[in-house]
Amino acid sequence: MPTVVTSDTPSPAQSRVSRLQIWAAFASFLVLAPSLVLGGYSSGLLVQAFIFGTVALITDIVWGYSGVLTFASAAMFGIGAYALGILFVHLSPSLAAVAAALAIAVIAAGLLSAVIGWLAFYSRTKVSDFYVAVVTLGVSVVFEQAVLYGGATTGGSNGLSGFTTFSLNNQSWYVIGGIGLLAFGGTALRIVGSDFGLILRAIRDNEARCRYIGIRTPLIKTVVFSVCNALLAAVGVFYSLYTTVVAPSLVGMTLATNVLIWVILGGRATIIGPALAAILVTVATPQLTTTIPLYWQGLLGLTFVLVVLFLPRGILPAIWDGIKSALSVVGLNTTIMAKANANADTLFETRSPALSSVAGQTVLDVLDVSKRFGSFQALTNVSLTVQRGELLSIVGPNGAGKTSLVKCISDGDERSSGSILIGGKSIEHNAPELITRLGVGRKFQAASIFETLTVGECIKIATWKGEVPSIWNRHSNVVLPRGAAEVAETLGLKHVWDISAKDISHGQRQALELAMVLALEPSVLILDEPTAGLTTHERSIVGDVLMRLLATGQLAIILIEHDFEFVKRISTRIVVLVNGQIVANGTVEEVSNSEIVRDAYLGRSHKENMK
Ligand SMILES: Nc1ncnc2c1ncn2[C@@H]1O[C@H](COP(=O)(O)OP(=O)(O)OP(=O)(O)O)[C@@H](O)[C@H]1O
Repeated sequence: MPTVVTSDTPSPAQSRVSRLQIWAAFASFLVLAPSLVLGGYSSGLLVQAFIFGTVALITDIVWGYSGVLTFASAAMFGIGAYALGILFVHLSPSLAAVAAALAIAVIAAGLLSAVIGWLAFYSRTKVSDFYVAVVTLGVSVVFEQAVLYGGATTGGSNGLSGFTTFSLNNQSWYVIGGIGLLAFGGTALRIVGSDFGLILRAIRDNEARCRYIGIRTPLIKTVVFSVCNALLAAVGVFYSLYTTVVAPSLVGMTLATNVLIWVILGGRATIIGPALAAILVTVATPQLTTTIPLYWQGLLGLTFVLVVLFLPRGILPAIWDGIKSALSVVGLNTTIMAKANANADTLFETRSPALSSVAGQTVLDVLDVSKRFGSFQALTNVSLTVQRGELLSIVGPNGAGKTSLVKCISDGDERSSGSILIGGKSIEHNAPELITRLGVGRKFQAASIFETLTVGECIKIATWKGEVPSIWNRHSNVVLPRGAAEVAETLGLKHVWDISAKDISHGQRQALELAMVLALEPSVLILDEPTAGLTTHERSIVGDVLMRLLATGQLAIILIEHDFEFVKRISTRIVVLVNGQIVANGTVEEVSNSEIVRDAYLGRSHKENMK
């Protein structure tokens, strides 16, 4: 029977909706009301500012939230701007031409981005992080050159200008631009605040951990990159429609770097910050160009350097932090404290395991696996079989190949030869996220968690087991399988549920990663030194939890551990690896008394002491 925890207070999702409505009304007023009083010039300048604000906030989703550093925003924007310009100049200005420009721009930018994303994010080499930055830089340069030397089609260095557009006054364009900014901003805030937004932040924080909880990060990054770039192209169409000017200088490296500067100045991963920074810089530029023509670019550069050095999270987060500190000084920040305390008791539901007990069933076959690093042989023809209900400890001296072996089990690209079956299915050369979905859960030697997420969010993401959650709503309830719930309760995670994972203790970090891996309900649980750095008391709790998990017969545990006493206490079988080969495989008693193990694992000095 699940233990359902309820609360009479409105759910965070409900209070978030009403807060959002208030903010939406306030933002709409702030953006749209000035159209009643502003003159033509100011309205016109603000339309451009709104457009660049939209460009900045879309780029913030790609870079700030998903962690993909892109220099291609300007080029994608330019694809839209030029598509409209070319159709209007060479065909005719009409609604049909706008629709055609939108379709061409969105499809071209989306497809180009999908190809870049596919090449970069699906690459199994370790260069992919740099790859996107370099490739998008290249795309930006190539696009600028292409329109520069595009002849009559693109208008060369002069670009295309002065073409006929719809006859609206600046106030009307202002309202359209303002509504566009609000729509993009509101949608972006809703998405990054949703459960899917959590996934984006998790990918930015620690992509490897995401993959090891089953999240298909290459797919998600490719889709986000492509959709955002397609939207940038659509914004470019609107820009061209309004200004009736497109030129190489607009869509080149200057805009590409300016966008990144706006994002950094305003604050990465805030949406509002980059948009505000873009609006303020765009509005201030004509004035500063007139009053201090020689210095204003330098002033902007200096501001940028100072922000990077002293406010690395950006100006808006710094202001927000300042307000929060001021409120807590005068004792007004009590809602936040109350929320943290309230949540300590109303966190998650616990449910029984999804599977019925099948102890004794083989869940892992390692067949003749070898691993080479160049000419160095780290593993040689390792074979072993593990059943549900078993706790197999892999022990051996440093460099014996223990971590290499568990890497081979959890990542299909790691082994040089041999095969591995999980529940009878070959892992082939699959990526970790697919192997996780076969039932492998891996805890790393150094706790691998999501630093900027709270403890509760880290665990919640793991419970989704790689499925893509809602991109619109955030659900506050977390349903944990019994093992993960037990770790959360016995190792004190409940008390730090709303605390950022970067601020918890070493022991809590280890416990958090363990709870995350258990939330996956793995059939093969790999633990690489799970008790490293834990106190004796914490070790004992972890040992008890593991033994209770084992007793359910649901899973097999593979443990790498240097603490031999801990190993002896909880193992059902021990495998000893030396120089990448299995030298012993038996019960705790058999292995502990084996001469070869004392020699190889405990060392000759130990043997001599025993005499
Ligand atoms: N990327 C790599 N390139 C080259 N050699 C490597 C690499 N990774 C591991 N090795 C080598 O492979 C051997 C096995 O390493 P592995 O990390 O699997 O050992 P281990 O038994 O887990 O050691 P420890 O107990 O110290 O963690 C070691 O000699 C190590 O130096």
